[in-house]
Amino acid sequence: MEACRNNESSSDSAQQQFALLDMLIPGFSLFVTTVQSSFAIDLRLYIPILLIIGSSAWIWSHVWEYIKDGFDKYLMSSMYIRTDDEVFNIVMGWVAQQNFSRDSHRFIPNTNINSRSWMLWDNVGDDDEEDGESDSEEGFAHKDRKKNSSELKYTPSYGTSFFTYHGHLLLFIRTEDSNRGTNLSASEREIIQISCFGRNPAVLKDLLLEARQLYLSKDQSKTIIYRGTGSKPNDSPSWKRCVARFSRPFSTILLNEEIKQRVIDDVADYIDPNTRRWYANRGIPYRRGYLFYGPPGTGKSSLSFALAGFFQLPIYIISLSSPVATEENVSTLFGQLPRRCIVLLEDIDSAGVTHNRVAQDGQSSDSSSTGSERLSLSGLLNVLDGVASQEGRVLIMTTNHLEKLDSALVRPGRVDLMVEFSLADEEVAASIFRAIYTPYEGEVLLGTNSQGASPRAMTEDEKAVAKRSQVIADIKDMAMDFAAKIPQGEFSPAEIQGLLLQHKRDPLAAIQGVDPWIKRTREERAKRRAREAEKLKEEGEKKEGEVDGKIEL
Ligand SMILES: Nc1ncnc2c1ncn2[C@@H]1O[C@H](COP(=O)(O)OP(=O)(O)OP(=O)(O)O)[C@@H](O)[C@H]1O
Repeated sequence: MEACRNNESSSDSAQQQFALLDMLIPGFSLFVTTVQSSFAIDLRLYIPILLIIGSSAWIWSHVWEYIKDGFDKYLMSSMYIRTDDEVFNIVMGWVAQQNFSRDSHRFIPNTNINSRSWMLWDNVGDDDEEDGESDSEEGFAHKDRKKNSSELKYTPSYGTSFFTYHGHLLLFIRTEDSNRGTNLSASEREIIQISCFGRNPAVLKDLLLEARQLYLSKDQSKTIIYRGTGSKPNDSPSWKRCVARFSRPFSTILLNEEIKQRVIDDVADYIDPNTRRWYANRGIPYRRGYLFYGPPGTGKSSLSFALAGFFQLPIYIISLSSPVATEENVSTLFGQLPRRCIVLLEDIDSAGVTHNRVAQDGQSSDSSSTGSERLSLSGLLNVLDGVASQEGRVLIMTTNHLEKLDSALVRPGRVDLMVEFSLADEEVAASIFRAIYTPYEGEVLLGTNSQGASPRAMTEDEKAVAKRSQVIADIKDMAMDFAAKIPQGEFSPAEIQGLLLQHKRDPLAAIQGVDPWIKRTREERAKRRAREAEKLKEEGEKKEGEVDGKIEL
């Protein structure tokens, strides 16, 4: 009887234990019964042991966290890498080159280390910035970039990796911060930490310097391009690095040689340190502005990039026709510029800026009424005359409509040198043709009319040289034929380049294609103009309707 009661009470307490464990580990009782019936093992006997092991592990994990925190805080030095800073690209570029990354058995493969670039470019590669480069040098660069962009790089996956640097044992810790918002990409949620033992972070700073050196050396032959961003609500304006492009040689810019040289000399003189002193001694604001004007696709941006590449200056671009160009954004972006750089203000004939000042002052323009709306002329003048513009930067402004610009904007002191870019004449058309089809060393020669006749048997090398010179001579002749078919001053170099790129391996086809292309392009232009006229008419009628409505009221 007694035994029976004992049995009942022990079975009650087992039931309670099961109920509790079932709550903690769903399906536990089912598992225990299955094991008991299948293997005749009563797991209930092991429950206390399991509980002891579980709670010890739980306590240890907390104690370990505590010890680790203390160790981290008092016995280690660490640097934390922000993924939204360029330093992320600098460090990850270095990490990807280290043996511990290459040998890591848990790794993240990337085709591009620049996490910031992924988020910036929206999967747009370097090459999309500028369509169709004419010169072959850039053609090679294009291929190289394509190759590099698909090159695999490995960085250690989430967790801690150990490595040695200059005889020190260091830790590379990569974690994902899940609290950082789900709208961010995985790479943006990452936290990178590099730590060393001891409280002296010198070795970490050495590592950073080496990484920076490596990063800069990679970009030495490139032009670094930044674009102003901040058009979305809650998006604070900032400069985002978007492309590192191979520097474009001046020889590939088709512009009157004298004018081109004048611009180069002027910029060279301006950025000379002695000139800075000269300005300072005389109390003259140290600034210089250039205005490149002319129809679209005539080389204004190309010359700006070539200048940046030649003088090894990064180039910072804001297009005044883009939504980024609000009064507040432009002034903030100017405040963030580095001391040595080229600032390229594109399309300065954009809406707000072409309203003249009198009109703006009198009727309170769009910008003044809404505070941080589109940049107005007075806003632009303030930025250009502001402190941020007197630090010795090269300011280049571009426009397709010189006639729309207010004289205040182009007066000396704001614009010191104006350069006109024109539609292509015969010489330019021929130059573009030669630039596209002239074979470069190492390129496969395309078939032309050349026969390569020779009085004696030539070696392979001699044959190759002879064939190349013949091809070059043929291309020169063909360039003249091509240019003679292009009407002068009607098409931009960009348009002509576009035509040639349609036949990039067949110069004869390009020449044959000129007449239909001219016809097509003219028709397309006529249609575009008609559409624009229609749109203007509609807008005019709409405005008139609004005015009439107001008068009636
Ligand atoms: N003068 C030129 N010399 C060499 N290439 C040119 C020239 N003009 C145009 N191109 C080619 O045409 C393309 C567009 O040129 P670019 O962007 O410099 O023109 P843009 O005048 O700045 O045009 P937009 O006013 O529309 O900004 C580039 O690929 C460039 O290589």
